Amino acid sequence: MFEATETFAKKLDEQDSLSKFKNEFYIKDNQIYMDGNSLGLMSKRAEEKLLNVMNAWKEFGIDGWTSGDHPWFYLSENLGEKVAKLVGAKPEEVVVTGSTTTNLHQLVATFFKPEGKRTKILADELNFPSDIYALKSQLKLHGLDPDEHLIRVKSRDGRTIHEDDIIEAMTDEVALIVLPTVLYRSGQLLDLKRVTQAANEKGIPIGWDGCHSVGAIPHDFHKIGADFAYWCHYKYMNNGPGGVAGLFVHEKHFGVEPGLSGWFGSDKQKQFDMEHDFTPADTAGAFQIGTPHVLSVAPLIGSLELFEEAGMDRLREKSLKATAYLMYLVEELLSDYNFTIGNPREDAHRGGHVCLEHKEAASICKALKDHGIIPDFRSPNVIRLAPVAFYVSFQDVYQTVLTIKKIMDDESYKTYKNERGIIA
Ligand SMILES: Cc1ncc(COP(=O)(O)O)c(C=O)c1O
Ligand SMILES: Nc1c(O)cccc1C(=O)C[C@H](N)C(=O)O
Repeated sequence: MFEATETFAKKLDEQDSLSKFKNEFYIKDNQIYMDGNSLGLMSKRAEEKLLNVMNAWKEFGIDGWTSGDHPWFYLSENLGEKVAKLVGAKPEEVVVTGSTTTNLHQLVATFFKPEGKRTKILADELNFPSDIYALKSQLKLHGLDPDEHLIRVKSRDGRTIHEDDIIEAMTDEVALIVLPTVLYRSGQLLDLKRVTQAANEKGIPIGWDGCHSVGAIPHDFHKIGADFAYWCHYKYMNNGPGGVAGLFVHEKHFGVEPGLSGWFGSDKQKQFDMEHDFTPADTAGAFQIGTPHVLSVAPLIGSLELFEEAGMDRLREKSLKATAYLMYLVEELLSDYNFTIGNPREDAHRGGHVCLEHKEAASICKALKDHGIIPDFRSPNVIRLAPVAFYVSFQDVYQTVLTIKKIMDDESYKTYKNERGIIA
C-alpha cells in the first residue's frame, strides 16, 4: 500500500485534505517538528487570541472579566464546551482548568472514598510518574500506606498493559481506578470502553489521564460511562507551555461535593455573594479551585478554532496514516540498524506517536536535532516521534526516516553522548 520514495510521500501530501493547516503554525525553515506529544507548536491563531486577551486587559482592566471578545469570567466553561466535542462529553461535563496533576489531585480527593475493605487505588506500572506521585500522596492523606494500597498492574512486555490484567485486578478491595488512555512511552491506546464497562459493572469509579490522546484521538467519555478524566492542553492541543489543562466529570456526579473546594467552583450567580457556605456550580465547573490563569488559557481559543475547522475524526485519520507510513519506512529503510518498534501496530491500539527503541536512543535524538528534526527521548531507549496531523507532512515523515538512516550510516550519532539532557 505504501512506497518508500519521495514521490510517493508527495502523492500522500497531495491527497491530504489537512495539508493547508501547516501554514497556520510557526515552523522554522528546515525544521521537522516531531515532538507534539511533549509540547505542540504555536499556531498563529493561538498567538492572535493571546494578544487579543492581553489587549482586553490593557483596554478594560477589571471589566475584562465581563467585557471584550472573550469575557474571562466565563472562559473556562465556554472553552470546556468546545473541548467537550473533542472528548465526547456533554458541554457542561468539561471545564478548562488547572494542570494535569492538580486536576488529578482534585478528582482523587473527590472520588476516592475508602471504606471497609475497599481502600485501594488501581493504577498501572507504566503511567507517567506525576500521576503515581499524586496517587501516593492522596493515599497518605487518608493515612494509607501506598506500598500496600496502590496497586500497579504489571506490564507483560515492559511496553504495554493488557486489558485482561487490569480487569482481573478490579477486586472488591479497589475503591478507585486511574489509568492513562495512551501510555506516554510506548503510545499504546487502551481499550477504554471495555475497561470502563468492567469498572462500572463492579461499581468502581474510574478516571482516565488523557494527556497523550486528547487532540489526537476522538474520545467518547460520556457514552462509555467514564466517571472522570483529565488531560493537558500543551501537547496535541497546542495551548503552549504550561497551558491550562482540562477535566471531565460525568453528569451523573453533578452535585457531588468537590474534594478541594475554591470560589471559582461556585455557582456563578452566587460567587460574588461572598458567603462562607460554598454553593458549587451544578456542572463540571464545580471542580475549579481558584482564579483561572487567563493568559495561559487564551492560546486555546485559537487552537480550538483550528480543531473545529479540521475536525477531530479527520485529524485522527491522518495521524493514523502518518504513523502507519512512519512504521512502514522504519521497516523498509532501517532494518539494518537494530531499531525496534515499541508501540502496538493495530490502529485500535495505537496513539499519536511512534515509539522507536534503540540502545543508542539518546545519541540518535541529539544527532537528529542537529539535523533539524525534533524528536524526544525517554530514558533508557525510547525515541518518540509524533507526526502531528496539523503540521507534519508525509514528506516530513519520509525525510525524518531518511535522516535517521543517514546518521546511522555515517555513524555521526556516535559523536554524541548516549545520555539524556536535563529536559529530555
Ligand atoms: C500522562 C501524563 N500525566 C501527567 C503529566 C503531568 O502533567 P502536568 O505537568 O501538566 O501536571 C504528563 C506530562 O507532563 C503526562 O504526560
Ligand atoms: N510537561 C512537560 C514539561 O513541563 C517539560 C517537558 C516535558 C513535559 C511533558 O509534558 C513530558 C510528557 N508528559 C511526557 O510524556 O514525557
